Amino acid sequence: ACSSKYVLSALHPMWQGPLVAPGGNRQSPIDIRVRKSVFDPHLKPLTPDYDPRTCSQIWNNGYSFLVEYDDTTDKSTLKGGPLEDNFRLCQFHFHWGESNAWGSEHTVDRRLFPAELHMVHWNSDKYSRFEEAVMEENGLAVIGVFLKIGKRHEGLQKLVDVLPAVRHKDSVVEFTRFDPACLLPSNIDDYWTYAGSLTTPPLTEAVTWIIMKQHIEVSHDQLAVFRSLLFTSAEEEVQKSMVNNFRVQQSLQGRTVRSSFT
Ligand SMILES: COc1cccc(CN2CCc3cc(OS(N)(=O)=O)c(OC)cc3C2)c1
Ligand SMILES: [Zn+2]
Repeated sequence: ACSSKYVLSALHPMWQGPLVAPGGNRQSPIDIRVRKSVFDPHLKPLTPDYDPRTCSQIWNNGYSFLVEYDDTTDKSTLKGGPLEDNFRLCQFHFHWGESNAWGSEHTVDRRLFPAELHMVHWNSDKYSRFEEAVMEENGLAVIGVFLKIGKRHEGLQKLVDVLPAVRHKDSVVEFTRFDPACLLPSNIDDYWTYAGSLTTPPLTEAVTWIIMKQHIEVSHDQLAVFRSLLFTSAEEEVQKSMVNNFRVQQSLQGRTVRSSFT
């Protein structure tokens, strides 16, 4: 798995923490200006190949809840798209708002979504573990999917049902046989891609971002359960609702956002 609770808890609360990484010129998230994105005909279709049996646990790391995958073998992988190498899925998580009016980290022509899914992968052709890849340029690939409020997402419900068990920071529960592919939109051929960073500590500029054009739908009630989570651990006197766990947007600084579609 690719978690390291000691690294992150030392930096809490990050939302008041580093707004821009020192010397960062490829920080995330950003606003995707559709008309400024450049169609790249060489971008290939994305080929995720996930094995639900590698799903291991879900935990509240004090910023979001992470669904972690066993990344000790090449069982759940991502290839193609803008990627030259093979990448291994290590975890997925979400960012959301306190209201349905905002919550996503990326925006499309300033349009905000109530939430955003991130599927985090690391380059297993070049590195032997996540901790190594996280410090390297293009060591990581993160798929971003926007969430909209609409019909209930049947695949997501298994995850929603277990969230009360990880209500407090640092709580962990076993979570198995979850196929992350069920959270991808039906069309994964249309995406934007750009060179960026993690949006939570260590904020390293290691990420090839792949943002899906098509969103997925979840119900209002499903998203409400996300908001029942807490930033704080069970011992803390003042409990803080886990909402608005998104980073402020960063400047593009001359970067080009490519699109796989016209
Ligand atoms: C050297 O720093 C680390 C080494 C190993 C694991 C970690 C934990 N970290 C990895 C990256 C990451 C990235 C996360 O968000 S994001 N938007 O993909 O940057 C995140 O959101 C809750 C959590 C984590 C967990 C940090
Ligand atoms: Zn994220």
